[in-house]
Amino acid sequence: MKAVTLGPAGTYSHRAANAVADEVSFRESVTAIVDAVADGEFARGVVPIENSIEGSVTESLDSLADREVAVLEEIVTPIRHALLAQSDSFDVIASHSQALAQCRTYLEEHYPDVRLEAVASTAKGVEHAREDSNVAGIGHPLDGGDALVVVGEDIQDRDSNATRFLVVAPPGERSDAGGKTSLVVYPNANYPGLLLELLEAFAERDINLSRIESRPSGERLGDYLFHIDFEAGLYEERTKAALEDIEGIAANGWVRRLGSYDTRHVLY
Ligand SMILES: O=C(O)C(=O)Cc1ccccc1
Repeated sequence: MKAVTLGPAGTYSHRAANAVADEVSFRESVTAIVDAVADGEFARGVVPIENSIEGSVTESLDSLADREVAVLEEIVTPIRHALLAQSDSFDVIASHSQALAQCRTYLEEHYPDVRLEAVASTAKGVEHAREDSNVAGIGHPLDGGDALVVVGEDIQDRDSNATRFLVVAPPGERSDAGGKTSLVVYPNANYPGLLLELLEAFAERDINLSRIESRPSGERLGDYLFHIDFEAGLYEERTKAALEDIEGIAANGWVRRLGSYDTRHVLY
């Protein structure tokens, strides 16, 4: 099975992708990963979607709303960051924006004068550190290999730091089976109680929402679409009934069923 994920090799996404595929290729953005899967280039894609400290990876949410893919599984992994460099002297720390944000307190306390540089992934920052003694990277402790030393370990601001990744596939593989379901709903409407009506469709059937997030639709200021995750499968009668209501509310817009799936916990 061929999967595509955020590269270069050594990212947290790569480690998650190893759990679902024996051959992993890389792209330098989440959008490029979702595009490659939607276009049928790869059977699987693995994208980071949400972190327990920093929240959503908005680029992932937006590409799931823009392109037709199915979600087959979610992978939850703990994230423990290390600061990796050629020595303990450097002027720049390069990493993924989420990693920099997850280590904000540590960085302010220990490196107040060092310049922070957001790059495409943690492994990209570590690659810079390998090439340039003036640069440190933040990433998985094993990503430095023999070339770099671990200058700081477990530098994330909270001990409990976990990231959710989604495993995506071409739309024909969407499943109705699984304990969780993800939808994207674009009501294309704006009236008092709209969101309440959306929520009532689930509450009335005793379906627990695990997440709801609004994103700008891109159509006009103040116009939103909603990413909704809930704890029931599309195969269930109560889900079918809720979806009928949701589709009625979004009659002028659209509802995308990303699919039903289960959660896998991966440690590495
Ligand atoms: O850059 C990476 O390694 C990624 O896979 C994205 C990411 C960044 C920070 C925490 C979890 C995932």
